[in-house]
Amino acid sequence: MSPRLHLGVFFTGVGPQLVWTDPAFSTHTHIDTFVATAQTLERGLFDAFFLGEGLRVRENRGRVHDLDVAGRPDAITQLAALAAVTERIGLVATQNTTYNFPADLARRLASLDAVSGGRAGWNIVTTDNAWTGENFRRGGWLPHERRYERAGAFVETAKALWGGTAVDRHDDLISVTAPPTVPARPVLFQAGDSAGGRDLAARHADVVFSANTDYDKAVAYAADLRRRLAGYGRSADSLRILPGAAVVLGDTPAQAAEKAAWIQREQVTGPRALAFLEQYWGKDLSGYDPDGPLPDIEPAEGELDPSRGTIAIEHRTGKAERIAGWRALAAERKLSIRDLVVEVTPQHSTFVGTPGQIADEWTRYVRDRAVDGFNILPQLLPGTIEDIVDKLVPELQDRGVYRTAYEGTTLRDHLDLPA
Ligand SMILES: Cc1cc2nc3c(=O)[nH]c(=O)nc-3n(C[C@H](O)[C@H](O)[C@H](O)COP(=O)(O)O)c2cc1C
Repeated sequence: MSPRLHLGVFFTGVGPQLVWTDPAFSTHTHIDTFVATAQTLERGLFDAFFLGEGLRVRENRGRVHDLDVAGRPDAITQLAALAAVTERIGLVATQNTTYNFPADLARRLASLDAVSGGRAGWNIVTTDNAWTGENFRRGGWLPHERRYERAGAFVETAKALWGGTAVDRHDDLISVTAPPTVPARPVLFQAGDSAGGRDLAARHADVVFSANTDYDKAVAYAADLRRRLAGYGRSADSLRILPGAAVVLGDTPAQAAEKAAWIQREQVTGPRALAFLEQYWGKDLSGYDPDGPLPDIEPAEGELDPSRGTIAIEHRTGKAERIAGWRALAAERKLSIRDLVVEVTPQHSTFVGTPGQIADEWTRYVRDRAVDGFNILPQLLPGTIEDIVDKLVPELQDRGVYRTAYEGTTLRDHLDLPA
């Protein structure tokens, strides 16, 4: 049997990849958009609809970040609503193990599994920052390595409770005395790319939501993960790998490239461009016009001042040289602040082309077993999903790598995981 591509959509509700500035894409936090998106995905025979989790709106220098004004509605609540208006698609909630509590979260996930008829998934994350913890009584209380230790103990506790075993466990990471909860077996996803994250996936996950999307990185990641799986006595086939993928389709390659460039420009709003530069300058730049020239003041001494979740910073040292280079580039090409940020920040669109081109590329990935599918990160809603379902899915079906009907009813069935 030829390998099969599995598809999910990772819908953040808000976030750096979504375009919201154009009125055509301004309803993406509305429940109607969630319902329409999930139903379209089901028409496209997708495995899963994912929601991200952000428990605190991001800020930059004390100001709420441009893309996070609306915050994110609670994922499990939204997915429970979607369970009522869909029949087959898997419903996956990202929920962190650092600030939640195992007995409570296990019960909420089990409830989602019950109301959806076995379609629930849990995307296990540890959350990569301490400032989220400022929202919680316990605060940002765990360093990276200990977060993964707690995650392991947390998942073991949840699994025991779902399986009908009472848990009485007390140590410095988890303290719980709980009778079994609603019986369930939600599909376990894991997202987090460090060694600790990969080990957690190898021990417990059914699916990894990977950040390794480029072909070479995907091949290396799959090999690494399979080695770790073997270390835990699991077969290579017991885990699905789905990296994130931003897709821009066009009728011609040129049209797709033009659309991708337009999306990137829309993603870099004026406040976002300023927030990006503020991390380098280490100073308040809010008085500068994003469509005007680069700041004429000198940056603060010292290295970078990363903000809370604006455009990611790839290099944490060498800021003086970088700023000098940007000034030279902006002067030479007469770039505004926003032009420059568009120019020097990475593209979010990882697959840009015609449906046929992308179907060929994905077929190669899946035949080489570099991935088991992709988690699509929509940039335009509505729009991206309809295009994928109507234009890309048929190309994948023609190549024999995508289902033509749902064969089962649960998320576990869709992912070809053991019952
Ligand atoms: C593809 C991907 C998606 C993620 N989505 C979320 C999310 O929605 N919410 C969240 O709190 N963390 C998310 N994370 C981050 C996790 O919190 C993760 O634990 C964090 O990256 C730190 O772990 P690491 O050092 O192993 O990468 C995501 C990570 C990856 C790789």
